[in-house]
Amino acid sequence: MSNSSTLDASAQVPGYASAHSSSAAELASLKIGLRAALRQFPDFPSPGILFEDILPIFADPALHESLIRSLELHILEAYGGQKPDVIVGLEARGFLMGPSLALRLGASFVPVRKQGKLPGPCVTQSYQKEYGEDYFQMQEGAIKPGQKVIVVDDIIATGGSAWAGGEMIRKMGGDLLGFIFILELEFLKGRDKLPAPVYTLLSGQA
Ligand SMILES: O=P(O)(O)OC[C@H]1O[C@H](OP(=O)(O)OP(=O)(O)O)[C@H](O)[C@@H]1O
Ligand SMILES: Nc1ncnc2[nH]cnc12
Repeated sequence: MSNSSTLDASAQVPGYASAHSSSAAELASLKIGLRAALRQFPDFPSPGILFEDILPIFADPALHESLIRSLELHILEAYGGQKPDVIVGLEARGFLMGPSLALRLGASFVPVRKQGKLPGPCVTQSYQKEYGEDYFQMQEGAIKPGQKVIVVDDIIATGGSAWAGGEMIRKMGGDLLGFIFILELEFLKGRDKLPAPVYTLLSGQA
């Protein structure tokens, strides 16, 4: 498998424990700045929805760097040292961090798009989300059987979008290592729908 490698060689060497705790401290400090940047908009895009806006993170290069570094630190520590072959980003906000995270990790980036946007034969999956029904697509063959895949997006609400992405990856024979989000709307219990470990960087609406 291209790009697959193990990272736990560091576990064999003296000093690993202190390296581990220093990355935990780095992660904790990065999260404080990221959390403070988020904005909320009541009743968008429809009444009753409290919309979480992550765009201020990308407006500030230091916060943008903090975000990508935080996600990289998580991936290097999690998944038993397995590195992903592919980062899959969900349209549209998963495209904001997916490609730069993939580049950091030496992984491929593959998009999941809304129906009708991708050329050529596609895999299609319908899904329900917090405010409606939609269809996602991936190009056939975008994931090779056995490739290790991580799905990224900004927010998990009902979990419908991430579930649909996971389904298409499963149909193509991918090995789902996990799902990563900036924020979780915990009260919607979206993570219960997902078939692989879920990591959210920041705590969200409980
Ligand atoms: O867990 P769920 O209930 O599926 O909701 C989460 C999804 O909803 C939002 O995207 P949206 O579909 O609004 O599209 P956009 O990113 O293109 O604006 C968000 O960026 C996630 O992709
Ligand atoms: N409350 C919310 N804020 C931002 N994006 C969302 N996607 C689904 N629910 C959302």
